[in-house]
Amino acid sequence: MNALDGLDEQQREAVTALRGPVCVLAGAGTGKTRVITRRIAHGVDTGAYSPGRVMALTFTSKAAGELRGRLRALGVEGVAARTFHSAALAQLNYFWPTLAGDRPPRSSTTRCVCLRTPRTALVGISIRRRCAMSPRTSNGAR
Ligand SMILES: Nc1ncnc2c1ncn2[C@@H]1O[C@H](COP(=O)(O)OP(=O)(O)OP(=O)(O)O)[C@@H](O)[C@H]1O
Repeated sequence: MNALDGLDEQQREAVTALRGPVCVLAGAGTGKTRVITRRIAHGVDTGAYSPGRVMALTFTSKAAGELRGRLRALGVEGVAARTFHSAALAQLNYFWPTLAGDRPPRSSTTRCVCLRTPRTALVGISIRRRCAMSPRTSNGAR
């Protein structure tokens, strides 16, 4: 299936805007997921996007699964589709040894830190280490 098939005029406009940020404000069930997945598929099809450099983020595991399923149905392989928290945790685990010099804490202790964006979480790590705070949170609360 072509990534542009079955799109209305506004969806098509968003899907074909491959460069730069696009903000889609639309209600529940109006086709936002369709736009996101088709935009990724169109970008990959046209060579504008390299799949390994695309990440689709959403709030819930269910929505992340929906993104993965739809991308697969569109024949798109290699694009990461995750929740914000899962992506942040992956980055935390990846960068932790370099920035903190030891192994990442267990997931039960990283959970609080990872409720923030990756950038903020990494800032949280360095603050925590400087202040020798409890690993339970990055803001010092116990
Ligand atoms: N242009 C379209 N033509 C026909 N069906 C469409 C179109 N756009 C979306 N749909 C259908 O409408 C339904 C909702 O679409 P989609 O899941 O993409 O919306 P959403 O805004 O992401 O929903 P939610 O807010 O629940 O996450 C799906 O079944 C989708 O296939």
